[in-house]
Amino acid sequence: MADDLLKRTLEHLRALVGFKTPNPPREMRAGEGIFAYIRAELEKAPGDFAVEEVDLGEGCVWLYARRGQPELLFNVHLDTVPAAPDYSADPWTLRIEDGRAIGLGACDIKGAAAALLAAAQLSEGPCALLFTSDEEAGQSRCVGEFCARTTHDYSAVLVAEPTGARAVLAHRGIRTFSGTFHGRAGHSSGPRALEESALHNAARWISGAVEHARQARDGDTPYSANSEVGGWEIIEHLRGHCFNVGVVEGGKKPNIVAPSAFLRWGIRPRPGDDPDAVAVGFFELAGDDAVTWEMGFVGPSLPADFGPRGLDLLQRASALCERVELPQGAAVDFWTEAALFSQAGWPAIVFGPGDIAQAHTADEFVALDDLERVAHHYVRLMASASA
Ligand SMILES: CC(=O)N[C@@H](CCCNC(N)=O)C(=O)O
Ligand SMILES: [Co+2]
Repeated sequence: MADDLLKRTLEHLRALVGFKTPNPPREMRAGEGIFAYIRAELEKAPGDFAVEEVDLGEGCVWLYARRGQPELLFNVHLDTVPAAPDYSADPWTLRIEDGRAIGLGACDIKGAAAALLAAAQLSEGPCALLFTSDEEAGQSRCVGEFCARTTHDYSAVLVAEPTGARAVLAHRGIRTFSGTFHGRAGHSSGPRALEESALHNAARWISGAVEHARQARDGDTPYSANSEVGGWEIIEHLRGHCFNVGVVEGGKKPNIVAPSAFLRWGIRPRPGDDPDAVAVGFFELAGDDAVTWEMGFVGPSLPADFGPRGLDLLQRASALCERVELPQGAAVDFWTEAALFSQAGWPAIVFGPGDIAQAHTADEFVALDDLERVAHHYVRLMASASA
């Protein structure tokens, strides 16, 4: 069965990677493509999976499958980032080389989805699986709506993301913004270009913001309040705001003063940081320059609350990991939808194969060792999940 599990996982991974599910553009629909594959494979699994597909439109689709009365809900997303341009071979054809499975989504997070499918087929115990389609971009409507609608209760939710086969119980939140700097068009021979170019203003803001972020990261920004309560030690190493400008657009020609400049940027507040205050700290660096800020995506941290409620969820998640013998890891900097389950009141654990450093890159891969280790844990959890 050991050999079978990895073999079966890789067969599913080959099929899942072959489905083009980039987000954007998020073109998935219920009943088709990757969802039809998953439904057909679950029909072959022992026991009777009750399967429900919900299509919220705009490529937001979930497939929810349940066998028996499980204690744990597994969640995994099926969308990937768009293929990076510098893949050395077809991104949608799985390659297995040097102990790695390589292909778009292999690490983030179709390797885990494949392992979950294989585990469901090679176990007979109670099992609940939620496959979603809008994690990589959009508003995470699938998980949000699922939490609002479901009548089933679980002791905890296990969200698959690349954690190197460690159970992660805490991570940062996320906020993205766009900013439009306003200037005045004109001939670049005039001296006012230095003050009135929207691009110059945006560049000044970026350089100030990078410096501000560097100071927050390298300076001492320890927790003040709740970390003294105990139980929060796993987040104490997180420093700074993970500021990043991902998009800069604007201007037409070297000799025209740019009338506007557009930026997209983000921050990742730690559990316990005040996200509004962190954001304002960046907004204010624009000084008197004219700029319009707009908020993009907002995700809470994990746990979603830094008070007694969050601590309770964290401790319940940790107790569960101990009971089911999942190795625990440190808090991470990336964001996952576990935060939304936490916000809805469930203890949430992030656990999956692969290293986040491989996610969103060209020739993305998951190590076969990791994949197999995690698949074994999934089988074990499905066998004992009602314990
Ligand atoms: C695991 C991972 O890559 N998570 C993404 C989550 C993106 C959030 N969604 C969004 N619409 O911006 C991250 O950047 O941490
Ligand atoms: Co991702």
